[in-house]
Amino acid sequence: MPKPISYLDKKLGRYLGQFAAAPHQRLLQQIGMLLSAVRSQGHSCLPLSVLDEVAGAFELELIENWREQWRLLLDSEPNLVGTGSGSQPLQYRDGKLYFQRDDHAEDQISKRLIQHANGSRLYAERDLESALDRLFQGSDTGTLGQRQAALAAASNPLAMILGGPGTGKTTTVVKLLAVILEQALALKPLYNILLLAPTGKAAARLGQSIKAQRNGLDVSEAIRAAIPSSAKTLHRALEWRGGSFSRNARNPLVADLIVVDEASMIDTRLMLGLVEAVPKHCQLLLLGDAHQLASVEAGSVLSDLELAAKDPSSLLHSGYTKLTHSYRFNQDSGIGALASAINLGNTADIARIFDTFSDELTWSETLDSEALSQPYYKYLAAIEDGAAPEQIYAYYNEWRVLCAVREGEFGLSGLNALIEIALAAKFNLDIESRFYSGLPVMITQNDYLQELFNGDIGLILEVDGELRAFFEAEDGTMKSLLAARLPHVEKAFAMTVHKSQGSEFNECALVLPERARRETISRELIYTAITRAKKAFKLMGSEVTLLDGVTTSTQRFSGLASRLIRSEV
Ligand SMILES: Nc1ncnc2c1ncn2[C@@H]1O[C@H](COP(=O)(O)OP(=O)(O)OP(=O)(O)O)[C@@H](O)[C@H]1O
Repeated sequence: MPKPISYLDKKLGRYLGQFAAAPHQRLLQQIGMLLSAVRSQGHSCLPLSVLDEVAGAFELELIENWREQWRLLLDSEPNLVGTGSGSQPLQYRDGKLYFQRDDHAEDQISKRLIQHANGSRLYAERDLESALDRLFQGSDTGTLGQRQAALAAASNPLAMILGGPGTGKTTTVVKLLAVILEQALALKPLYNILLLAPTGKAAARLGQSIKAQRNGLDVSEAIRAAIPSSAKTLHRALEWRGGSFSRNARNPLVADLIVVDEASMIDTRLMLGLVEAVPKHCQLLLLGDAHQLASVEAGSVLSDLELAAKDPSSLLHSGYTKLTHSYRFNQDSGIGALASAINLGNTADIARIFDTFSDELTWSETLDSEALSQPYYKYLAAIEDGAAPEQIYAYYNEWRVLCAVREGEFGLSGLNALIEIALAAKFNLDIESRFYSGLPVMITQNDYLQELFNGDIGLILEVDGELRAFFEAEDGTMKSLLAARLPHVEKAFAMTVHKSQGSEFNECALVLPERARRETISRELIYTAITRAKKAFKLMGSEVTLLDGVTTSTQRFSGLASRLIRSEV
């Protein structure tokens, strides 16, 4: 379905066009509009090899002979269009057109990562072997892969351990931290490890998993105590001050090793902030699953990095490992089988997988408010019984309804209203009020003073006659504030798949819209939704929408992977 060019994109195109000489104005306007339009869809640049298709998708008729005109424009407008790394508003390199900021960001990210990857190897393999043998016992393929990943990550200044849910990324990292600490603390008394994630929820999960897993390690008490178990959000660690980060190349982070989880959620700007603030001597380890949805903002950083790292000639190659054996979803798991069929775009097997694993997977073509709301009964009953906030929070996290779009009956607001009404028929919920006991809310705007970040989830509970919002802090404890002091929030019985990244639930449902624009439902979105569920998954949506989504794989235009492969130190 064609998408109209927005008012803002048109305005930007016209603005750029006016600076060109008369014969080039129209083309610059058109190309500027299209660049702005693809940028707002998450692309970092516009390859001119696909300009005809992109113009068609936006129903824009390009001027005749645009290729020839473009060549003339490049020759005669050097103040408007640079050839990469310049200060002109547009940069054209390798056949791709960028806004200056995006070109600069890709340039800096690739240069800094390559410089980092080329840093000195910190530990020799032979020094690591005995610790790895002790910590990675077992000769199954999964464990051997994890041992290999730990070895690669310990010996490279820039490393990536990627893999789907339950492949043991966290398990590997806990052991890796122990191995590195054993080496590092033998050389110097203090070694700083920073654990980071893009969202508060993902940071809390990382901290909790590390805390749980470090107890079982065969290491000394001193090493166990030195393994950190609290993680921060990237924004908090980089000290975001409404417009820029206080941590940067002049004021870098204080760390010897930085581990970043859920790296698929990192957009280009955030990655630039991170790489600028990583000190030269510090090891950087990225964890994530590149098959998940790309970041909300522009860029596809993790999949670009993975694409580059897979190339044996790339400097990123030696630090990269992909874990493929899932300990959570084995061959007999419906969620595992469905997720891998979706990943491969294998539409023929989907219906059979739902039939085979009918205890774990259900699919209804119609919206069922009872099925969406009933799993919240336990959570609301716990509130009525006066249970502790931690317990209530745990029940709330057992179930979630996910949606692909924000608007309409099948979108965020429609589903939240549907579930709310169904729950109010069973429980005493004051759903006419802005806040009421039992309402889950999601923060939609960062509030630095109150340390609340976009995507954080709070539960409104009544305490001594006051409505308070309870949040899980990054260290796993609960913190609360008066509901009236909350910044912008939205209801969170249902949430978008984008916002669910970094979270997991025992069970979840994905509601697909009746008819969707192709770019809103993608293979990555469906895969991300399914892999949020640990035990059972419900799909609500038509076969047409599902199959259309599974066959649409989102590829974002970017030049980062090729810059990383070709980059010279
Ligand atoms: N080598 C192994 N042998 C046995 N069990 C393992 C192994 N590695 C991981 N597991 C178990 O598999 C489960 C998932 O591991 P882990 O949490 O490390 O995976 P993950 O990749 O970090 O998952 P997610 O991305 O969902 O957080 C855990 O219960 C863990 O104990």
